[in-house]
Amino acid sequence: MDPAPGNHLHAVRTELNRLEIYRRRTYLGVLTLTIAIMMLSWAFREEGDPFIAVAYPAFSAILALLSVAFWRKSSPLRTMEITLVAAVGTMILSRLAWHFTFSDPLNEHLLLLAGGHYWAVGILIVGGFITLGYRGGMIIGIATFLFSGILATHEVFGCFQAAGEYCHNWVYLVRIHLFLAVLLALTSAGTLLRDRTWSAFSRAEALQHWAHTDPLCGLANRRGADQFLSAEAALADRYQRPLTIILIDIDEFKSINDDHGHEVGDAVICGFAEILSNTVREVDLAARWGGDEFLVATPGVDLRSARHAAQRCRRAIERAAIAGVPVTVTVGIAEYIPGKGVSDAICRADAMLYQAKAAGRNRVITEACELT
Ligand SMILES: Nc1nc2c(ncn2[C@@H]2O[C@H](COP(=O)(O)OP(=O)(O)OP(=O)(O)O)[C@@H](O)[C@H]2O)c(=O)[nH]1
Repeated sequence: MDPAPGNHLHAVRTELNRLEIYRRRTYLGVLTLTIAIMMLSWAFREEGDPFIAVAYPAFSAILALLSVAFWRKSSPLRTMEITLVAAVGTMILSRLAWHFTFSDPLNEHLLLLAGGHYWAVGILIVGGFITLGYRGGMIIGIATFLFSGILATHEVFGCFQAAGEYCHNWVYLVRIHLFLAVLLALTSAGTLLRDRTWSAFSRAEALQHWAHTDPLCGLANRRGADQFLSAEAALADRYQRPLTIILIDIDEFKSINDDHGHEVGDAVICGFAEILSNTVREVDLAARWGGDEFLVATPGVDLRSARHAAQRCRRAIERAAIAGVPVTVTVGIAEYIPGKGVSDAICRADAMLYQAKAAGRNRVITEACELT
């Protein structure tokens, strides 16, 4: 069953926190693996490759520091992701540039371009989209593609000028850049789809939340309460478990408005709603039923326990002096009778509330007995 509308936002936040923990763990795993691969490459490096000898341990140290930051949550996830992409990008592109600047024979340049380093360039393109979303991914992807293209073009021109026997290798470079272009197009399209789906989903969630929430006090509104009550009534019918309806009305609320002004009246409603939502359990519903009247539904709780809870709430309000105004409430309680419909229980709770008002307010009346 859906969470109570008042708890809806809380449920979304919990889910987002869970996803953030999952993402941080994924980054930790990827970083650990990358450090292990780099240290293996370093241990088995060829002689005379100062780049690997110096840059790999230095870069591994940077990744280790990043891992600690991911672990300790010392920065927001987004900042960490941008730092990670920047660090990996710098490393990959500087290694590529190193080959072109310092490797000796021409064919070696071409073979290196056609070889393993395009894995790294591909990873940088895909990683940019995964971590930075569509816009960031496009910037990283296009910049990487252009950088690689410029290096390759420079190499092909050099090859033609030298008119050497390896000129036919330009075909490799064209093929590889076509592959990178396809990768860029597919990943950007996939990311755009993901981002749009996510934003539509978030908008639907927000709409659902606001449609079922009172804009003033943040509790469920009548629509939210109706949804919760019909689901709970179905469960009560099926499993014969109790469901109690508590109606609460702020006493002489009109006088509060008249004496202190509407703004204070609004603050009283908000303060009361806060106390109410702190008093009820997670599985209960607390809703603004209309004006200065509130409804609490307590699934799995019988009349007696509900009456105790209502008394606790009434006393808490009495002690609180919300917005500097002494406030009291009157409460009527009735139990749902399976098969009779929720509106029947609400009508009976309302009748109890009416009786309690007539008896002098600031009290709780249930169908069975009266307590002050
Ligand atoms: N400030 C403020 N006032 C509201 C809001 N909604 C309803 N009211 C006012 O609440 C008052 C409710 O008055 P009544 O229904 O007479 O209830 P009461 O004064 O509490 O009287 P009893 O219930 O008999 O104790 C009306 O004057 C409404 O205008 C709101 O959102 N903010």
